[in-house]
Amino acid sequence: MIVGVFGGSFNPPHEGHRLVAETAVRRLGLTRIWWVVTPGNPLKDHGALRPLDERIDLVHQFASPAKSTVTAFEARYKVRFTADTLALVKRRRPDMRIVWVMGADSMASFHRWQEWRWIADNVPIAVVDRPGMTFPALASPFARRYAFARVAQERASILPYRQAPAWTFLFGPRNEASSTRLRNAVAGTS
Ligand SMILES: Nc1ncnc2c1ncn2[C@@H]1O[C@H](COP(=O)(O)OP(=O)(O)OP(=O)(O)O)[C@@H](O)[C@H]1O
Ligand SMILES: O=C(O)c1ccc[n+]([C@@H]2O[C@H](COP(=O)([O-])O)[C@@H](O)[C@H]2O)c1
Repeated sequence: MIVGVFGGSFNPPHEGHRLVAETAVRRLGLTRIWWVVTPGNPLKDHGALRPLDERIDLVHQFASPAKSTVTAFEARYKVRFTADTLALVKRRRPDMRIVWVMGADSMASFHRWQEWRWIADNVPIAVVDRPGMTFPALASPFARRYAFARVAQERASILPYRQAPAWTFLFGPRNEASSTRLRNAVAGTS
C-alpha cells in the first residue's frame, strides 16, 4: 500500500488542491491519497481559519477524486507539526510506504518547519508545481541542501520505493486557485 500524505488547511479546498491530489496519485502510482485536514498550520495566523468540522465537510464534498481519504487524525491524536504527524503514521502503519505531498509554495518555506531535516531524512517528498512558486521552491534551502537526493520527474513512480532522503518536483498542468483569494472574493475584498 502506497499512501500520499497531503496535509492542508483547506480553508476552503479548491481546484488547486484537487490538481495536487490527482497529480500525486497518477504520477507516483499511489494506492490512496490522504487529505489530512490540519487543526491549524503552526506558521499561520488562525484568525480566518474556519472550524475544523466545517473544513472536513467541505473537503469531503470536494475530494471526489478516486483513491481519496479525508482524515482529521492530527486533531484526534493532538499533533500539529508535520514531523510528528509523519512519525505517528510511520509508527502506527509500518506496513505502508508513505510520501509527503505538498505544493511548491510549501517547499519554498519548508526550511522553517519544525524538524524539517528529520522529515526530509525520513520520508520521500513529492512537490507539485504552483504558479509563481517554481523558482522560490527550486532555489529554496531545502532544494539546495537536498539537491543530491532529487529524483527526476520522469522517474517519479520510483519515489515511494526510495529510501529517504528522496524528493521529486512535478511539473505539468498548474492551477492558480488559492484559498486566500477565495476567502477574499467571498469577503468582497478582491
Ligand atoms: N494552486 C495550487 N497549486 C499547487 N499546490 C497548491 C495549490 N494550492 C494549494 N496547494 C498546496 O496544497 C497544500 C494545502 O494548501 P492550503 O490549504 O494552504 O491552500 P492555499 O490555497 O495555499 O491556502 P492559503 O491561501 O490560505 O495559504 C499545500 O501543500 C499547498 O502548497
Ligand atoms: O510542521 C510544521 O512546522 C509546519 C509548518 C507549516 C505547515 N505545515 C503543514 O503543511 C501543510 C500545509 O499547510 P497549509 O496551511 O499551507 O495548508 C499542513 O499539513 C500543515 O500542518 C507544517
